Amino acid sequence: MLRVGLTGGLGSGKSTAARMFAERGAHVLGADAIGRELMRPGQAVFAEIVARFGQGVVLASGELDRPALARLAFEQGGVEELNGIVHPAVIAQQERLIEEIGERDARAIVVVESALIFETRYAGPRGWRERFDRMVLVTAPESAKIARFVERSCATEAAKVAVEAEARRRMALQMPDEEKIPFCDYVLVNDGDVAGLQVQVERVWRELVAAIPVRV
Ligand SMILES: CC(C)(COP(=O)(O)OP(=O)(O)OC[C@H]1O[C@@H](n2cnc3c(N)ncnc32)[C@H](O)[C@@H]1O)[C@@H](O)C(=O)NCCC(=O)NCCS
Ligand SMILES: Nc1ncnc2c1ncn2[C@@H]1O[C@H](COP(=O)(O)OP(=O)(O)OP(=O)(O)O)[C@@H](O)[C@H]1O
Repeated sequence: MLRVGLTGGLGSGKSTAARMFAERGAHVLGADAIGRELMRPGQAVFAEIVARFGQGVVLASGELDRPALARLAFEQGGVEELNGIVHPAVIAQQERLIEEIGERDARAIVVVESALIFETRYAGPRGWRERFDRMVLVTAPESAKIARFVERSCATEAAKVAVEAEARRRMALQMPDEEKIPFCDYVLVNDGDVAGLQVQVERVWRELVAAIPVRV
């Protein structure tokens, strides 16, 4: 098995790259998706979040009010506490899933897609170095990252300014690309069209396949 970390700042295009790796046969574990699953009512993470942030983060439907939680996290200084609740559970779940995949398929390539692989303080003493055999970074100019985040939010013209401010608040919590590059084996430069990203993913995929450890 080969364990690959796929990271990149907000709006860089890492989910898009992850889908391309999945199309080629990778087992993709998306941190955002796992996080959402663990934040559903009935889960321990949900209970911890409500205990810490209050009933104001729960919708009438009983689901988590993500925009309300985002305000408490990113505008009112609660992000470290939220990370402390969510990250250990997400990482533990990723590790369980990686192990399961490895047991089923010794030649699997597992791609863990997350914005915060280098930033999180909850990945054990050796951090990402312990967790991944290869690291792939998706980069894009800041203006493109923000534009993509705003576009994906489907905000109205009037709301776009607020969404852009939200993007900047989240980006300020993420390491700049220049600091991540030295830690990465591959860099996908997503500054053009999706076809350009596809070409780079194909090249990296071939190298990852060649890097799968030979069973002894
Ligand atoms: C605050 C929450 C509920 C807001 O949800 P929302 O649907 O608006 O955003 P979503 O989770 O889809 O994240 C979108 C992007 O925001 C950025 N972002 C999210 N959380 C963080 C964080 N703690 N620090 C920096 N950037 C973040 C990432 O680039 C992420 O891909 C949610 O982001 C959250 O619970 N964040 C804390 C846990 C976390 O780190 N999640 C991301 C990986 S598990
Ligand atoms: N090269 C590109 N050209 C145009 N649009 C793109 C390109 N790459 C990605 N996008 C679009 O930009 C948006 C953000 O991309 P994506 O969701 O892959 O980013 P991400 O890094 O996973 O973001 P986040 O950390 O915010 O979840 C999506 O709507 C995606 O379709």
